[in-house]
Amino acid sequence: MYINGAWVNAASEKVRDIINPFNQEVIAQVAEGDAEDAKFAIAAAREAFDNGEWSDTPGAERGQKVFRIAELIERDKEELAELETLDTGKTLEESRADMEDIAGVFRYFAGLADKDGGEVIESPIPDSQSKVVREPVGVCGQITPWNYPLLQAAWKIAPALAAGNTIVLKPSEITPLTTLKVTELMEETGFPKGVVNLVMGPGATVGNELAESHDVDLISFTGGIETGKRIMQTASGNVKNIALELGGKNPNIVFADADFETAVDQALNAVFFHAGQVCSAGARLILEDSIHDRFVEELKKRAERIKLGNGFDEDTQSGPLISAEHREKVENYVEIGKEEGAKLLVGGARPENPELQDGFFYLPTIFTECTTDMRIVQEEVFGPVLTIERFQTEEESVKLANDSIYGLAGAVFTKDIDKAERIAGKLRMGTVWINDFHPYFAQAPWGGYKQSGIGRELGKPGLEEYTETKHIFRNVNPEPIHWFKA
Ligand SMILES: NC(=O)c1ccc[n+]([C@@H]2O[C@H](COP(=O)([O-])OP(=O)(O)OC[C@H]3O[C@@H](n4cnc5c(N)ncnc54)[C@H](O)[C@@H]3O)[C@@H](O)[C@H]2O)c1
Ligand SMILES: C[N+](C)(C)CC=O
Repeated sequence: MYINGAWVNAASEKVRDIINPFNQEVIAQVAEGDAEDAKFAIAAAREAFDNGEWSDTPGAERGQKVFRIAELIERDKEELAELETLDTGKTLEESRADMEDIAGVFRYFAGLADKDGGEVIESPIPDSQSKVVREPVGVCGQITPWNYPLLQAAWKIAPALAAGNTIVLKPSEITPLTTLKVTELMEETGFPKGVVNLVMGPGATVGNELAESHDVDLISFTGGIETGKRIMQTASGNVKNIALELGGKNPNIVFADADFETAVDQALNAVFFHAGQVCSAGARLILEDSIHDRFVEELKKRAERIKLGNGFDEDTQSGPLISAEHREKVENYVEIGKEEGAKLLVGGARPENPELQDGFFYLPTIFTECTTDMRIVQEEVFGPVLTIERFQTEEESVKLANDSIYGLAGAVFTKDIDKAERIAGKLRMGTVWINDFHPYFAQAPWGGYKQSGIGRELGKPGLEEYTETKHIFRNVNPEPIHWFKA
């Protein structure tokens, strides 16, 4: 772990084996911290913030450091991509794309670091001046999940450092390798001691301490809804700032007038990309009745052809699930779907291919005849499982899509752009794609409506999340007001 500018073991000397989900081989052993290690790191981050060395550094200089991290990621991108594939099982092509994105995120926030000089506002009080400035929040606890380990960390690290905060990072305990490597790159970049800290270990100890500590000013969390709720409660002790990026059950509405080939291809990618382990996966396909049968038949054919395998093999289209435990969760949901009366069209089992038996693989699975009252439609499975519902009218499509506790993302496919824009305006989601699925980039804010989260990452709001807003009022002609008699 990296605490106060030094590489250290866990205070308990405990270690954890990191497993390759493709074959269950141990690929690394890392320090396994607990609450005590988190406390050391928080204290270091607190001291580093309070001494002002980093937070008082001019924005332009902070931006240069953040930009340097991007350059080092570019330099080592192949090594990072390989580590990510080893750790998560995702294809190397996906990991390479992630690394390009990640470098872009650091470059984007580096560019924003010196762009906000505050704002002079009109004061209604005579002989006064008012300005509004943004300042760093302070010590930031940053907790990330296993599905996009470094990407989700980058969305937090880059804006936090650009804004002048100090950080304690806690990656998912099962996929820490790329965050570890980037911490080395941040050491190489050279930050004052205590500005960057990395503590590995379980959520229940390390994560809980970050959420609970009164020395942490902001907790930024990406992960599941139940963990998010717990963090909100734990963080209430010192009313710390909270940013939550939680799950989704994202609808994909396809109208009969959509380009058929594009819509089928995108529907497949929407849900089965990265074995469905994507917060914004298009796991709910909402199809116009008149194209339902033809669309479903085509989807089935293509889902059966998805090539599962080792993320390092060029012809692999999808890797394994992350763990045995997670595969069991997915299997359990498939059973629930069957019990609820959804019709299993394809998949619903582990693959029989002998080469895949050591990995946590699960076949791309599609249910038809689904209705919104089913758990398989409402709950986040986070695996390669698609549910299909039908609609007759535009109004019905919107009603079905919005019938969810989640509000992360959704899409609409149609050639009628007026209709698409109308629907985009009505969907209660943080991101709506028209005739596309999945694009996200550093310039556009990302986050959820409803129970998909609080706050936004990326874009200008992604930097603002890491700032406090201060109003400075100056009386330019001070004199007694004599409210109380002298
Ligand atoms: N909205 C987004 O942008 C986004 C992006 C990626 C993933 N996700 C969501 O992440 C989830 C999958 O990730 P996961 O299984 O790693 O989620 P998770 O909630 O199990 O774990 C996420 C992180 O929280 C930590 N944690 C667990 N218990 C904790 C506690 N009590 N206190 C503090 N920290 C704790 C874990 O150790 C891990 O680092 C899915 O629901 C997915 O939708 C959302
Ligand atoms: C936010 N995103 C899409 C990169 C990953 C979600 O799991």
